[in-house]
Amino acid sequence: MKIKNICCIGAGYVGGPTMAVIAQKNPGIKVTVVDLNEKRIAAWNDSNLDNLPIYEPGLDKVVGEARGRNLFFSTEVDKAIDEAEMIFISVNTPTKTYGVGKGMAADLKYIELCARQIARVSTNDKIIVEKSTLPVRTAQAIKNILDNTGNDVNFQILSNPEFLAEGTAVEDLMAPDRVLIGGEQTPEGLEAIDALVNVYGSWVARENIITTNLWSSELSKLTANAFLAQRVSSINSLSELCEVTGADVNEVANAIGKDSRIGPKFLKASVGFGGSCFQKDILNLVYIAKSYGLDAVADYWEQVIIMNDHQKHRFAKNMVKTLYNTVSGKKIAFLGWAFKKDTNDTRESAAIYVADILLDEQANIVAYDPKVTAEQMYGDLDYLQTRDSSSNEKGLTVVKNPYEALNDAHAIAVLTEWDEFKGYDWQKIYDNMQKPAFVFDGRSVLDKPALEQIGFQVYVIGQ
Ligand SMILES: NC(=O)c1ccc[n+]([C@@H]2O[C@H](COP(=O)([O-])OP(=O)(O)OC[C@H]3O[C@@H](n4cnc5c(N)ncnc54)[C@H](O)[C@@H]3O)[C@@H](O)[C@H]2O)c1
Ligand SMILES: O=c1ccn([C@@H]2O[C@H](COP(=O)(O)OP(=O)(O)O[C@H]3O[C@H](CO)[C@@H](O)[C@H](O)[C@H]3O)[C@@H](O)[C@H]2O)c(=O)[nH]1
Repeated sequence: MKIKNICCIGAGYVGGPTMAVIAQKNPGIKVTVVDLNEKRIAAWNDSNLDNLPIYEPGLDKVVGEARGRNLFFSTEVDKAIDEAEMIFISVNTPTKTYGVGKGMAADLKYIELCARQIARVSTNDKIIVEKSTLPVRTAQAIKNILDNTGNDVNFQILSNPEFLAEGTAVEDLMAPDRVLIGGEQTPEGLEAIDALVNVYGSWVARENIITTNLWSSELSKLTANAFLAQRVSSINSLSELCEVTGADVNEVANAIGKDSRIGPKFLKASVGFGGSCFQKDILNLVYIAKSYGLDAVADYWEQVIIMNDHQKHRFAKNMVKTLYNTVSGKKIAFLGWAFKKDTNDTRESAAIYVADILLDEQANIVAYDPKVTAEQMYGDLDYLQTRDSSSNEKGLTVVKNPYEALNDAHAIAVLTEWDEFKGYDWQKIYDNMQKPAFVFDGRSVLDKPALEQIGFQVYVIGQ
């Protein structure tokens, strides 16, 4: 089956870039990305490509090429659903904040709303593709909703989890390690799988497209994130041991990473992993294991989150301890707020939690991030509900020039590994800081010996 018309519900970090690449690589397929959020859709349609709602290197070029040709962004959800033969669901699936499973389970209300809307609007057979990250067996729930509408439309459900990482989304989409497609192992299911294989086949080699049953595909996504996050927590746990023993975590990571069975990637010790996925997906995995009574499995994976929380706290507490046990009234410069470089996304960023602890200690934080807005930073702190908005505004100042943050500061905390930090005039920064001038490098990006040579007192995670 050759697909001619695709709709994607959800124009976020996944829906936007993924559909832009699918459209660019398949000029013969009309791709419409829809969202309820009018502001987001307007930004996707902005004639100035610098104003796209998501910052990803290379995304402006892809959108610029396909938009208006065969890629469209719209708020007309019903129309796009009706016209499409294949519908990707790419809406958010955050951790539940209420009721049963609060703080652990994935909140599937947006998924269910999409399924009900598709069921209501559809007049011809469709392939529904789960692009969002979902608990294993969600396809069954979607199928139940779709099959009970009484309008004789046939739906095939596929699971096609997305593995892109933010900051490298376009690169990851252009050359994925693999594309995973799960579907029912029936003739109709296999035909639907084949239709989606053809969409990716325009640019992904067939041997890199893995096809499985639905449940393996759904569970593989949670498993991949759990394994990746586990590596970060593993190296972070050892960073603490390095600090007390004189070992250097970067040297340890390099030494073990040379073992081809371990490999070098995802062994960078840090102030803690952030992002919208790792914590949410592991909590979801823990919840699923618990719901099947598999407590040992649940406890095993929960430890990855416990270690990550420990790392963020330990970093902030170490700052306070080093600054003579008080940061009250002291200016602390934050370099970086995003959860990693090359993205404007701040979801679950370690910077938010470090700031929260330091604000409790009455620090005056002045933050600079090349891509994150002040509005976003205040929103992140308010979301924690630790204190009221006016207290957050009093404790945190956001600046557009890094030197404004650094001048007169007692200490600097590096919380995102933006490349530009390396090229700053560190002698000038030192000259304009309070003495002793402390640097807490939570990303191991700065040149420690050079900074020490200037006169800084430098703390680096795991050294
Ligand atoms: N962000 C990532 O790097 C990443 C990578 C892989 C997988 N995922 C998964 O992909 C999914 C989406 O993540 P995201 O980061 O793109 O989320 P997001 O919040 O950036 O985007 C989701 C969009 O869906 C829209 N939406 C919600 N309900 C809707 C409805 N009923 N109709 C129309 N639009 C609706 C929202 O307005 C929002 O714009 C999640 O399940 C996530 O776990 C994310
Ligand atoms: O060695 C490392 C690698 C990563 N991190 C941190 O881990 C977090 C997550 O980084 P990364 O995985 O690169 O970004 P995400 O965009 O969250 O991507 C992850 O989550 C996505 C959403 O599910 C998946 O699609 C991707 O495959 C998976 O890498 C960030 O805070 C990083 O700074 C480290 O601290 N050390």
